[in-house]
Amino acid sequence: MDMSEIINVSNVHKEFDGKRALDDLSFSIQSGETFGFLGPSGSGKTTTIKLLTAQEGYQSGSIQVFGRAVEDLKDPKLMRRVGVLTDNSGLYERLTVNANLQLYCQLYSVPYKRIEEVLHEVGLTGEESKVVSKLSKGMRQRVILARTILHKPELLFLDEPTSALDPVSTERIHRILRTLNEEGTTIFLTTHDMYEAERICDRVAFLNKGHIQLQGPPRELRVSHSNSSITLLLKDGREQLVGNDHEGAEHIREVIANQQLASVHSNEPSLGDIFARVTGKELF
Ligand SMILES: Nc1ncnc2c1ncn2[C@@H]1O[C@H](COP(=O)(O)OP(=O)(O)OP(=O)(O)O)[C@@H](O)[C@H]1O
Repeated sequence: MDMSEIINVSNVHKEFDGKRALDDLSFSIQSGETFGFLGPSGSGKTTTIKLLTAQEGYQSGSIQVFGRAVEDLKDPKLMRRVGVLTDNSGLYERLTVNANLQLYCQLYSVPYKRIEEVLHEVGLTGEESKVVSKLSKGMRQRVILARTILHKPELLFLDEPTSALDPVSTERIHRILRTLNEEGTTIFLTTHDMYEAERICDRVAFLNKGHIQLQGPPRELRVSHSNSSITLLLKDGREQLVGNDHEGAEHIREVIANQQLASVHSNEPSLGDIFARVTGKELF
């Protein structure tokens, strides 16, 4: 196994009461990567996180995290290297931000002075004495994120970290995640937001009915699924579609020579288009 490989999943099958949830799942994640798991509701994203954090077993295949069998994460010493944010990462509503974080400091034996630092990281400096029930949804999610990274985990699992957040809060979370990633944190996240995947993931996998149908860096996927057409916008407002070939080049040359060209766009599909094409499904 490659030294820099943090997660390795090989041919994993998972069933619930005889019903298949994950089918021949294989992928690996390198240290320092942000890896996005994309799929519609029920495709197996949450189940995958549960398997990768040893909260659920599986029928066959193998999973290694930090080069060890995933079951070893039951050892708190190893689990300390991991941070998990899921749907049911609740907060104590009637306690302050500070009190909520103090409880986790106690749980993880982290000194209270880390709270100020982590609040700064998530852009909540000065909000520590607010009661959680008075916070906006976006702020609350940032408190949950603060709690998730309180013990400085090197590997983060985030289950739909921005679902149901407004665009400004989503952007804030993205910025925080990018900074964490630049500082060396490896991130595994699930999402059904293609835009999110394109913005923050180094690589993505498309999950459909428990099976990975395609994986790779977003940019490469878009280029390899491009239909190679180019759109020209002319100064008179007309749009023209030309091929990415000799004939197209001749046409573009002519348009430029005649000083008619306003702009050029290559027509790469979005990740959403590619997902729909390979799975025959929309993400929602
Ligand atoms: N504890 C369980 N018992 C039985 N079936 C389960 C259990 N957990 C998940 N499943 C089933 O496994 C499949 C995958 O569910 P999972 O929650 O992983 O999907 P998901 O991609 O995370 O969906 P969502 O985006 O809605 O959270 C679904 O068919 C679900 O009904």
